[in-house]
Amino acid sequence: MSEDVKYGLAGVLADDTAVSKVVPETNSLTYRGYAVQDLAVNGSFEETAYLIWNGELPTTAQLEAFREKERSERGISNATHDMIKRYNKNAHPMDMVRTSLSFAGQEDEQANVGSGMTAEGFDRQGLYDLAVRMYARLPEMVAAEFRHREGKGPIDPDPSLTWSENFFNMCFGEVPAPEVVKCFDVSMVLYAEHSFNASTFAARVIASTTSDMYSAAVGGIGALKGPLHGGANEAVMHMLKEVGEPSNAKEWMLDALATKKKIMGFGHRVYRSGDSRVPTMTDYFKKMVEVTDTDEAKKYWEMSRILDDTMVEAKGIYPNLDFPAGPAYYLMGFPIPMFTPLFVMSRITGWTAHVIEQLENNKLIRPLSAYTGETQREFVPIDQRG
Ligand SMILES: CC(=O)SCCNC(=O)CCNC(=O)[C@H](O)C(C)(C)COP(=O)(O)OP(=O)(O)OC[C@H]1O[C@@H](n2cnc3c(N)ncnc32)[C@H](O)[C@@H]1OP(=O)(O)O
Ligand SMILES: O=C([O-])CC(=O)C(=O)O
Repeated sequence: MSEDVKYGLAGVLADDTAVSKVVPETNSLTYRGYAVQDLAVNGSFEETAYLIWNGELPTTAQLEAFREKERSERGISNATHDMIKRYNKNAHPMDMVRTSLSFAGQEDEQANVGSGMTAEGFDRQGLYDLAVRMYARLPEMVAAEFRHREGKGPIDPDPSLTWSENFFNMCFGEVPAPEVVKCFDVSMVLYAEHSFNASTFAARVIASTTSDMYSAAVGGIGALKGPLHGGANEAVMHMLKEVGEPSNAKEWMLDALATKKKIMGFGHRVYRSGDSRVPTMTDYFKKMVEVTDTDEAKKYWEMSRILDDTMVEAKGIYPNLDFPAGPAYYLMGFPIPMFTPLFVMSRITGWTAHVIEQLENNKLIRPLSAYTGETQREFVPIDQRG
């Protein structure tokens, strides 16, 4: 270990950003200056996506035009559908969506626009168009992959439906109650952006070589998959299933802590006394429990309260957004391995906004490392090595 190294880049200021601000001291998170809780409860994911890319909330006319643009970009190619039909049904859905987005990138003749790989160089409008295209098409990829795993054919996007409604319809062939759609939409707002988290930083590193936006987003998907990051929303649900009953919850947590287990859905690199998004998502998880109104749903709610209280009391470590989001998605009817792809559908907004920001004022990201290997030595010909 070297004293000069900031392991995991913890505490390192790597660049400027105007997209979002995380203030751990006050547990606050703003997107372009607006509190994320206000956007989630009083706004919509469509307005939030517009805000993240354009820097301002839309007027009614601007939102209408933005919705039109998104709806006109819906529709993945027949070649993508054919490829999805050939996916291994046992593959993780994150591997599927990573492959589908990468495939879409090689089909898209505009894929290299704006990054610096074309003669025009930085092109904000071109990059924005690509970002909206990915936001419009990722839900269809995720839904078609889900239906493929279920042995069912895809459902076409419906231009009369909002982004969130359309996603439910493409998955299940119907739009659920407005309370369920709202809960999902809230989760999309909360997941959209979070400064220099690992997947966004990965996307920015890729963009900094002036590679294309699809490559940056595919890299983001790879980074998000891990359970230390986005994959935790799935791990939380597996944990709740393992705990099984509220009466087991306290003992399960204390045993897990005694054996130094990492508890999924708890802890955060930046927040030390709670994640700004958790109270809002917990309220909506509770609403899902009320809407579902089953013993199973109530059981997950009770267990999650006990696990949260026990962890905070025993370790002073608080839940992160994945803790309430995982069970909320479960109650919406999504299978567990689909939870992180849902995160992708939202975070595409943040990743692409950061790619645009990176490229607008680009400096290749290339840090240094402290070498800890062998000192320089003589090459020994192979017949003399013993
Ligand atoms: C949307 C998101 O991506 S949010 C993050 C989702 N990820 C998770 O929920 C996975 C579980 N959590 C974790 O693994 C970590 O808290 C991370 C990766 C999120 C943050 O990690 P870091 O900032 O590197 O913190 P680090 O792992 O050093 O933790 C500091 C201390 O708290 C403990 N700790 C932190 N999180 C947890 C946890 N979830 N369970 C048990 N102990 C924990 C560590 O063991 C460490 O203790 P020590 O000082 O006695 O060794
Ligand atoms: O900021 C982080 O490190 C992880 C996180 O919460 C996110 O990406 O939403």
